Amino acid sequence: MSPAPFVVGLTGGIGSGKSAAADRFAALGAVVVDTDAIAHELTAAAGAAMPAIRAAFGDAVVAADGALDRAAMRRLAFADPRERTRLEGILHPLIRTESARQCMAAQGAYVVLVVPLLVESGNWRERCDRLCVVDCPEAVQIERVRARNGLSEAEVRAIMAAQAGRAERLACADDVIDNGGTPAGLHAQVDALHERYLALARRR
Ligand SMILES: CC(C)(COP(=O)(O)OP(=O)(O)OC[C@H]1O[C@@H](n2cnc3c(N)ncnc32)[C@H](O)[C@@H]1O)[C@@H](O)C(=O)NCCC(=O)NCCS
Ligand SMILES: Nc1ncnc2c1ncn2[C@@H]1O[C@H](COP(=O)(O)OP(=O)(O)OP(=O)(O)O)[C@@H](O)[C@H]1O
Repeated sequence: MSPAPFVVGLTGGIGSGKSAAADRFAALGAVVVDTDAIAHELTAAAGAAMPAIRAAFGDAVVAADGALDRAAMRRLAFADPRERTRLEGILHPLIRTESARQCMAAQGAYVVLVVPLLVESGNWRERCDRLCVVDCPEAVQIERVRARNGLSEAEVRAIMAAQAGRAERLACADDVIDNGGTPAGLHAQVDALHERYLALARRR
């Protein structure tokens, strides 16, 4: 069996730029394991989590094709912490298992494991050799999510309220990517971190 890969945990608040940073790491050759993408697969039509979600929440959160109605679930989950906990109770164990499998199967110098709730929940930190936080001002997060998804400021704030604050997240970071600027600025920081992670993975 090949040895466990060097794992960089990548986290950040909603809309901070995790996917944009992960895309750049992937373009440079890192293997990206994305827990948001895994959650989407689990809740697609015929996704492995859908029977349990239907049983727990009923047909109101299931679209005509059998996939999760994401807007309906988002309204429930971020209005009531009990509903969010119920959803996480179904999805998180499946996400943990599948992301561990993908990390172990990774062929590459190192893995970037993208986890929105890395600081908030579970034992994610134990899985990571290093923790990288993507950071930008809250007003920028809100504006970017509004532009991307059409959510209102109140809706974005409700999601942010379910996440760690900037200071708490930054206090855990080994590395910080400042994504308050341009995409080019983000890419330059990722390029520099890629060199550092290659060196750390080699030294291990
Ligand atoms: C509530 C859902 C259906 C809303 O779907 P939607 O398409 O609007 O969002 P998407 O899944 O693309 O997530 C976008 C962002 O929302 C935030 N977010 C998602 N889930 C959570 C959560 N449980 N708590 C806090 N923030 C969350 C993260 O910043 C994430 O990057 C969806 O987010 C979901 O299934 N969440 C539960 C799974 C989970 O906890 N995922 C995080 C990976 S560990
Ligand atoms: N430096 C930047 N300048 C301008 N727009 C950006 C920048 N970085 C990311 N964006 C845009 O902001 C939005 C949020 O970025 P991204 O999707 O990468 O964040 P995320 O942290 O993965 O979000 P989520 O938590 O919702 O999954 C996207 O539309 C993205 O294209």
